[in-house]
Amino acid sequence: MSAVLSNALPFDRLVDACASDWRAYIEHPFVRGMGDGALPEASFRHYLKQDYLFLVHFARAWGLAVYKARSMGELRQGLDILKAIVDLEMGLHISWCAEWGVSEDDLAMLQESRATMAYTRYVLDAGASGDLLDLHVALAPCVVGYADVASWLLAQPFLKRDGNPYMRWIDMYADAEFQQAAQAERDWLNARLAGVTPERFAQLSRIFRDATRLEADFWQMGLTLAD
Ligand SMILES: Cc1ncc(CN)c(N)n1
Repeated sequence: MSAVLSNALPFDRLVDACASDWRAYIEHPFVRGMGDGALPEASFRHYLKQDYLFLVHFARAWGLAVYKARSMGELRQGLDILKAIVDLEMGLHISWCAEWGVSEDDLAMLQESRATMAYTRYVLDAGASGDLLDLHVALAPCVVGYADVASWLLAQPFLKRDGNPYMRWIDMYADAEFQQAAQAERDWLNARLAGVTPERFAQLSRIFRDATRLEADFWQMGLTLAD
């Protein structure tokens, strides 16, 4: 490992260990299509619908974090995030779907795509068979990744602001509240990963890489309308 890598913060080392997969996720053609506004609306609608199912399992994963908690602080952290997903994020998502012509009845009858199933069940299994750190590492591409996607898009010369139907999506994840939540997760991971052995770090790197690749598959599912 290079001196630069070994001096980096642990979360950055997780990213560096799967740099090409992380880039493929953050800079995916689906993401670029949101940035320049050229993403077909059918792809975004398909993504939005599957993301509703994703959020259901994402909430379950934070429920699992509550179960895996070993202290009051961890218990409260899991509970607060679970409540924010159920009370705020899912409600917002439902009203957003309505604006895109997808009703709550449509959402209730949705068939889960294979990409949604693979990603969400992977995260839940990583948490169920491991400890709280395994679960957080499996969730990190989701929590931190969308903040990075939004920041990356805002820095791109091809970003189209006016008349871009996806600008609201980008602004939502670029928003200070979401960026702060992502930073809090980075900080938590940096603190927890600081003390792990190289063997444990390698094990966690594999989980992080798998979850990153499954996030990229989720974009691809939206792009290709895969079921
Ligand atoms: C697939 C996916 N990954 C991440 C996020 C951000 N919570 C999301 N809504 N959907």
